[in-house]
Amino acid sequence: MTYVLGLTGGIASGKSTVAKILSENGAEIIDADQIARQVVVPGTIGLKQITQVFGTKILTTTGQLNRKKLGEIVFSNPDDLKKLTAITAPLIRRELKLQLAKLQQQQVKLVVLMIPLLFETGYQTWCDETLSVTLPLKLQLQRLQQRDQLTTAAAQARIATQMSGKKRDQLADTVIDNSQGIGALEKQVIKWLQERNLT
Ligand SMILES: CC(C)(COP(=O)(O)OP(=O)(O)OC[C@H]1O[C@@H](n2cnc3c(N)ncnc32)[C@H](O)[C@@H]1O)[C@@H](O)C(=O)NCCC(=O)NCCS
Ligand SMILES: Nc1ncnc2c1ncn2[C@@H]1O[C@H](COP(=O)(O)OP(=O)(O)OP(=O)(O)O)[C@@H](O)[C@H]1O
Repeated sequence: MTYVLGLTGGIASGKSTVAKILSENGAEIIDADQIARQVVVPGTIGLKQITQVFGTKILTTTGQLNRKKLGEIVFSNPDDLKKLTAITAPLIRRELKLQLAKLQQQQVKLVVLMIPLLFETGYQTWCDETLSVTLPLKLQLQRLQQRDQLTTAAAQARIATQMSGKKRDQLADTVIDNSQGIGALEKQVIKWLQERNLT
């Protein structure tokens, strides 16, 4: 039986860092952000629909999706973000389902569904357990700005489009704190694996 872990957390909370530790310990990772990229490559229905809604201004000169530009638009306008999510969410869901079924068929011990909007989109029903990676807002802002070179206002706007950390942590079965160093994070993840006999 495959154990399905839903891994979530706010933007720049440390989901990918936790996923890397889990992967190094044998887990298979399905990354919704990566799938979100696959479903909008040139030639896909996803990119066609996005262009119909947002115009060709969101394309690069080579016809790829200009993610930076689209990000600037949708993260400063909730209606636009809704329109984008309405296009991408069903495409992501279909691909996630296929990838999960394949890994379950291979009887992989631990599959991690890494999904930023896990609770917002109802994926908890697919999971045996949900885990939220959390950290204080101030630190989240700092790490986000540092990683993505965003102004404070732009970083705040991105955080504001998502569910609050408090609400996410309340909904999750397990919460992992990422306010300390990578070593402390790793310790918690290994403990989580050991407690479930998943190492
Ligand atoms: C707006 C886009 C083009 C910006 O691309 P960019 O490369 O700059 O960011 P990336 O995709 O790596 O996402 C970074 C983080 O932004 C946050 N984020 C992404 N999409 C959303 C969304 N619809 N609502 C709230 N937060 C989001 C997540 O925390 C994510 O981890 C991109 O995020 C996108 O296509 N989003 C829609 C797809 C989606 O809904 N993804 C979430 C999967 S559950
Ligand atoms: N414990 C830590 N100490 C210091 N920096 C960290 C720690 N954990 C993560 N980081 C850094 O914080 C940033 C965000 O981490 P990460 O990319 O794992 O977050 P994420 O939740 O996957 O982000 P996103 O939602 O945008 O996909 C990265 O630059 C990462 O290197």
